[in-house]
Formats: sequence, C-alpha cells, structure tokens
Amino acid sequence: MIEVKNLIKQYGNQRAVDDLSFSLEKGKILGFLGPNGAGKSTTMNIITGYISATSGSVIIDGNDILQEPEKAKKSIGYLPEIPPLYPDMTTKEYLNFVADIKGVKKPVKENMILEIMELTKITDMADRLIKHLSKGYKQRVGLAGAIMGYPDLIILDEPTVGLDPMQIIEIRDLIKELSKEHTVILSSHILSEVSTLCDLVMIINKGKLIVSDTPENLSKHMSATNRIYLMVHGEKETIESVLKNIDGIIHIEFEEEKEDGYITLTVESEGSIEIREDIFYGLAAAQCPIYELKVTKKSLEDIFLELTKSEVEDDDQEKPEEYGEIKKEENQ
Ligand SMILES: Nc1ncnc2c1ncn2[C@@H]1O[C@H](COP(=O)(O)OP(=O)(O)OP(=O)(O)O)[C@@H](O)[C@H]1O
Repeated sequence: MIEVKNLIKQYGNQRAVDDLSFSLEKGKILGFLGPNGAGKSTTMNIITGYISATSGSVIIDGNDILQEPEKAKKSIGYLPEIPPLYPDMTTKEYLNFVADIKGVKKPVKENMILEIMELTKITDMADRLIKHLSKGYKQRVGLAGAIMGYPDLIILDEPTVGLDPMQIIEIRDLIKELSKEHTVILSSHILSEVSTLCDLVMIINKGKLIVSDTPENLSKHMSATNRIYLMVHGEKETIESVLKNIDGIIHIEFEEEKEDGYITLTVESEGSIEIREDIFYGLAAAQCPIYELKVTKKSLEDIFLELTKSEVEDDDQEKPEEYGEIKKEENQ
C-alpha cells in the first residue's frame, strides 16, 4: 500500500527527517509517535506531496509521489494539523468544493457528500457556515474533506489536538471505523491514543526511527524486566544480603534510608520469574518486615521516555517541559 524508503529532509544544517523507512499494508492504522519537533509533520507533508524530500522515495499504490504526484495523490486524503477550511462556506458548500477539486464525478458526488456527512456525523451542520462551527465540528468537516473520494490512504496529523474528551472519543471511533475500508497513518504525541488506536507504532525522535512495532509487542518487549518497589524495616546490609541470595534479581537500588529504620528500595527482576514470595519469606526470616510491596510494569510511556531519554539529556532546556506535556495528556 505505502512504502517509504530512506527518506531524508534537510533544512539548512538541520535534518528534520533522517533516513526513515517503513511500509504499511492495506487496512492498517500506523501511528507516528514523537515529541514536538520529532519530524512527524514533515514526514506526513512529504508523504502527501506537500513538500519534497531531500532524498528517498515514497511509493503509494505503486506510484511514486515525487515522480508521479498526480496519480499518487489520488490515493491520499490528508487532514493537516490545522484543517484548511473556508470559514465563509457552509459545510456542504465546502465539501462540494473539495469533491470538485478531487475530481469526484458528478453522478456520484451528491450521494458521496451525504454519505460522508453521515459517516462524520455532520449532517445536522450541512447548512451552517464553517466559521460558526465548534472546534470539534470543524475537525470533523476537515476529516470529511480528507475522506472525500474515498482515497485508499488517509493521513491525519494530530487529529484530536485541541478537542474535548468527548470529541476525542468520537474522532477516535471514527478513525477506527475508517480503518475498515482504508489505510490510516496518524501522528500524535499522546501515547494512550496511539496504543489504543494503532496496529503499528513508530516512535521517532529528531527525525530518526527509534523503534517500530505493535503496541502489544512494545509493551511485552519492554516488560522483560519487572520492578518491585519495597518499604522495609531493617538494616540496609541485612536487606541487601537477603535480596542478593534470591534468584532472578538483576538490580537493587536503595532509594531512601529514614532515621527510624525504614528503607525504601526498588528491585529489578527478570520478567518471567516470580520473586515476591522469596522476598517476603527471606526478609521475614531476617526479621526485616515489609511495610509496602508494589510491582510496577513498564507502560508505553516509560518505554517512550526510555527510548528517547539519551536524546533529551543531550538536548536544550525546552524538552523536559514537552515531555511533561506527554505525561499530562496521557493522564486525561
Ligand atoms: N520549513 C522549515 N524550515 C526549517 N525547519 C523546519 C521547517 N519545518 C520544520 N522544521 C524543523 O524540523 C523539525 C521537525 O519538525 P516537525 O514539524 O516535522 O516536527 P513534529 O514532530 O511534527 O512536531 P510537532 O509535534 O511539534 O508538530 C523541527 O526541528 C522543526 O523546527
């Protein structure tokens, strides 16, 4: 369906997209995940033929977007981050205009517009001026425009940004629905969005592909280790010697040693081995009672932060705040 090979986009001495390659089968949803400035929009703009690549190729339904842009563009519906809507047109006038631009044939046009308005749930807004629509409805009108002509590939740049939680759910349901008939590529910096919606996740940072897999595999792969948080009453040396004798423990990290003899620590163990009983009996036998024990599995968010961490550490001061934003939105 789509094959992207060794894509590079250079802006002056900055590389916005750095040797990106991937392919996607029909009917799948691919999610581009990455912090601000990772290169998501640039990649999408190249795929849709909005801007050219410095080098590399994008083949859609067998047509190269650079060599045969007209043919390739016929297979694409694009919703940019800010939908290009005409505020003084009504919803229906706008969709009529988009249908004409996309060369939808007259005999099927009227029906297709009605069908797409139904699908995107904007039929009630058909005669309303776009400037009088709420942000959620504007987004749906943009989406309706992207679907017009039923292209094989639908590309959505941050489709739920700025919407309220109810609108977000509706747009996500709509994207799921669309994926029954179309291939969808979307970008997001909201991890929960990508993990619930997409068949395949590509994490990119600074234009580079960091990892690409299914959300399930990413979680599984990264849960190869378990972390156990403990609060124990006892001597640090005693606790350490008990834990060191337990099979499966990879790493022990003491966090805090309080004056009243309580110690907090994190133990990392091999994901396939259950060590909680050994910890319990071992520490009990050493007269070190456990006051708290909590197993923490890595979330997709941990994976994302871990995979992009070294880049952040190297980076300027702006990034930590951007990552904070990821945390905030994830918790919505
Ligand atoms: N026209 C341009 N000229 C120069 N640099 C650009 C241009 N467009 C993008 N960039 C730079 O390329 C990098 C990637 O930008 P891009 O907009 O693709 O990231 P993004 O992942 O979509 O970010 P966001 O989530 O903030 O939209 C950024 O460092 C950006 O500043």
